[in-house]
Amino acid sequence: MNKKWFVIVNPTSGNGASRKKWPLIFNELKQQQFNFEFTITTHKYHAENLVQNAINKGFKKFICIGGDGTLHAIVNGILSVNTENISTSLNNLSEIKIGIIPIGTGNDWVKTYTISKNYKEAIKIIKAEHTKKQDIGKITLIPKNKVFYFNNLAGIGFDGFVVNKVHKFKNLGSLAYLSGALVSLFSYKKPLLEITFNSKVLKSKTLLLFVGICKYCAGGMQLTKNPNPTNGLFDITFVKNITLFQIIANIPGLFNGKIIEHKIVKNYKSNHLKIKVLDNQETFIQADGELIGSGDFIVNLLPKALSFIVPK
Ligand SMILES: Nc1ncnc2c1ncn2[C@@H]1O[C@H](COP(=O)(O)OP(=O)(O)OP(=O)(O)O)[C@@H](O)[C@H]1O
Repeated sequence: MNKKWFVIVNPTSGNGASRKKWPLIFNELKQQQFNFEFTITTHKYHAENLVQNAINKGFKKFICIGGDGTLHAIVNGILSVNTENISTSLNNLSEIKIGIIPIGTGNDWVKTYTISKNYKEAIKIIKAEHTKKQDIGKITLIPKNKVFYFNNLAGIGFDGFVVNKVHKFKNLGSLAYLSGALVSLFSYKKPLLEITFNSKVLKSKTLLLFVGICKYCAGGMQLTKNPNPTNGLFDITFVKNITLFQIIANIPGLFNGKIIEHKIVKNYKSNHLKIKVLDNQETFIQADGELIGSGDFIVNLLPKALSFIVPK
């Protein structure tokens, strides 16, 4: 078994902040006595292959240096591994430990666990190796049967459309998502969706549907009611429509969670959903802030499927 850490650095995350901070982080890891190998990613989703190769070599401990997209790629890399080929010292993928040094734009997943954005503090947390097993979402795109996993939140509709636009606003940091949302409201056309869960069917023009595991998304917004990352249920938010005026009037509510109490927002809990697009509107599905596809899909919850290193 390999006791070393495998460190993955996305040099583009946080608008290039990872690239700048990496030499400092490298020194701090040495200072805090970490035994590690590292790779700097060279392209999108590179982290997935890196993780899989590392697991095949026997690595069981990973450090993610990047934002939510980098963590998403690592999660997808681990859960897509062919368990028949991996070393015998690993009985279950949830034995793998994932630590994160958050250097992204939104850094939304770490907010649920209050992992510090100060890299020295984040490294101390990783050093303590206190883990928490967390639920993971599994999205299967129909009809391609393509699978994606998410550890924070997935959404269809307006927010996928916004994610598509956000890269233009990344230099605005955490306000990037809000800026993207305001600009997108003018051009977004709502698809007619059939959303099935708990033997309930919602058939409606839909502005957005969130399927949440953790609490924050889109640069610190709280758009799910009371998600619990370990209770085996998604926290679902459904919004038929919202006007530009309502968004602007509720901007504080987007960040402090009060928006969820608004009458336009419906909240549900389930561990399985099926989403069908009934018209020809293009749909956008985002998972952890990454655009993953469009069209019909199902979402299943994998209870406590991965172990993350979090503060005690
Ligand atoms: N070398 C690379 N070149 C270009 N893109 C990369 C590279 N390595 C990783 N990526 C991709 O960069 C994207 C952005 O990374 P990430 O989400 O971690 O940072 P961010 O967008 O700044 O932060 P956040 O998601 O927290 O807002 C991800 O889709 C990731 O797969």
